[in-house]
Amino acid sequence: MHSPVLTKDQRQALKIRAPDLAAEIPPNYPRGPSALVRILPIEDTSHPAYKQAGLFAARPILPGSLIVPYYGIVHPSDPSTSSHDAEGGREHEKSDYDLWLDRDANVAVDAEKAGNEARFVNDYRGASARPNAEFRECWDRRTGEKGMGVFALPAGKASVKKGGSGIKKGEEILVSYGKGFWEQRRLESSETRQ
Ligand SMILES: C[S@@+](CC[C@H](N)C(=O)[O-])C[C@H]1O[C@@H](n2cnc3c(N)ncnc32)[C@H](O)[C@@H]1O
Repeated sequence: MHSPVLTKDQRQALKIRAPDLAAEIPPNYPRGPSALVRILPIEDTSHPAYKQAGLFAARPILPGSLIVPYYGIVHPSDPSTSSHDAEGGREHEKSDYDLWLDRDANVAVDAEKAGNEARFVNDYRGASARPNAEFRECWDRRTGEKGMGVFALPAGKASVKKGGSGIKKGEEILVSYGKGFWEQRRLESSETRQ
């Protein structure tokens, strides 16, 4: 879903496919809940997201394959200018569900208020030794636009070390949010303590 304040240039930028953008959401990708995953409560008391929810594989998932597209509100993300929402606020700035879609064009996708199962993917830190999946930019063949997806880590020597050997049924799907996410988190919590 596009934010109404996305500019014409930003809409145009989303329609340009970089030659190296190989990952795709296929044109026949089914609508509705995915049969590949389940959203489940985290009941393991040692899990850092205990009492929250997480995303789990409902079937074995092949290395490198699309698990679920990442849906959300596609919005401008330049805090100095156009990130204001229709009411004049900055609703996406503090979201824990916001991912870059096109940094050059200042476009991000935020699943905090509108999204699908992908918004329940947790970070691997404290939950597992390594991630088994990743957020990956892709080309959405249904819309002819850039998109974001959760993909199983690809197979391959380096990738197997990182967890890229496919995902077993029942396993939690875990990505890396990146160090930046947690640094920002620490910064915000130290600011609120002061
Ligand atoms: C995109 S949401 C993931 C879904 C979330 N667990 C839920 O039930 O809505 C991101 C939030 O999940 C929590 N989370 C995810 N991975 C975590 C981890 N490894 N350690 C601590 N909290 C985590 C944090 O609260 C974070 O802000």
